[in-house]
Amino acid sequence: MPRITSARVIVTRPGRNFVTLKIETDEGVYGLGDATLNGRELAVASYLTDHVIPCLIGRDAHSIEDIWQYLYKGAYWRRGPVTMTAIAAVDMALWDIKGKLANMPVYQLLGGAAREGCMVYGHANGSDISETIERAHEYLEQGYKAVRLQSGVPGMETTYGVSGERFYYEPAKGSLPEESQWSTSKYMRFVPELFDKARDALGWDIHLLHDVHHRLTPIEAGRLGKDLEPYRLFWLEDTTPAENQAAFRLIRQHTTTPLAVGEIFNSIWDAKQLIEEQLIDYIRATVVHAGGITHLRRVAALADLYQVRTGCHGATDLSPVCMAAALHFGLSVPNFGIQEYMRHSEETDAVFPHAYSLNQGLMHPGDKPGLGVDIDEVLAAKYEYKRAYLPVNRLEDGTMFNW
Ligand SMILES: O=C(O)C(=O)C[C@H](O)[C@H](O)CO
Ligand SMILES: [Mg+2]
Repeated sequence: MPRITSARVIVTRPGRNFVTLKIETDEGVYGLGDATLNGRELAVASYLTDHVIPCLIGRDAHSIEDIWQYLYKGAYWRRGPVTMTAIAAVDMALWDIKGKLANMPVYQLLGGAAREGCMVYGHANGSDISETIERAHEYLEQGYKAVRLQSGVPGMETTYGVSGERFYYEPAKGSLPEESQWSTSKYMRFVPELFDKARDALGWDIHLLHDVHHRLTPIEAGRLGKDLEPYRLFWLEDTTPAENQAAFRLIRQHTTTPLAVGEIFNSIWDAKQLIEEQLIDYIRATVVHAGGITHLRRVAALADLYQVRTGCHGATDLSPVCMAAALHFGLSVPNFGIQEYMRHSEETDAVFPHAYSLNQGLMHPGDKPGLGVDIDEVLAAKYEYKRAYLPVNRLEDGTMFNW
């Protein structure tokens, strides 16, 4: 039995902050887990170092399920993003260890490949419609089968998802939260025009997606979904905050545009009603924030009963370790839908060498034993942590709103 001999948290900032858990065993094999919670990184680092790691030493690294239950039930305080991210990091690292000891990539341990690769979507964003479409063309040329479109909205100074960066969007920047402004009416008038022009320019062979980022009320979401129906979106994401799962009944009654929700979910309980009442089409919970591969498989199994497919979150704040875990999960799960892929910077990729690859819009986790990601600790040590907050959002009259 491989015993856990030590575990430690590595915090590094190769372009952006990442928290990584490294678990070592007496068999000389180690595993890595992503523990990054954007804007609240050190809370998870402390949760792991101060409260979880002491309980891991001496345990059988093969007992993934038992350790998961021990950390979840044993904390007494269940769920929540900090707890579930910490548990996820342990879970990923243990799957990594199990794969290395079995000399198999993790997807083989999860049942084997259920498809050739995981379809991913890239991010096309621009300050206006023509720039957004131009960038979408670049994805098409690279063989992507799906692309998310976000464009600057006339009359609004900043818009969620739009940045100067060509291929990724990095919202966690400020040493204090930056303030942005929001106008529902300007946004609602504009989005159908974006997709109208996009379909004209890009045709119908590419899947188009859009993220509302929690900014509408249910009835506004129903209206937007209806207005976008002619453009046949792959999905419309996070139309309204999802604490109230029943609110999606109202949206569902008004539109056939497919709905995706769940990047901020951290357990099956956040999605239970949405899935069981078939109020959504894609569940976006991901490995790092939703309790690891072990818990996400449970979410996917429930979703499969109701024809809800997976569409895991994959922005740059999810480290390459999480990206690899998501791909092993996605390759093996029966109801895979799509995976978000906002590529990392070169600095990030250098700190986290990885086996996953992209080919013609499909990603594969690679066949290295375990997750197939490593960390260059010498390089990681050169990048010091710097506090970085996500923005906050206000309505034009100053009212605090959802970002
Ligand atoms: O990628 C997405 O769909 C997002 O909404 C990105 C989030 O804003 C980001 O990951 C927050 O940390
Ligand atoms: Mg999103």
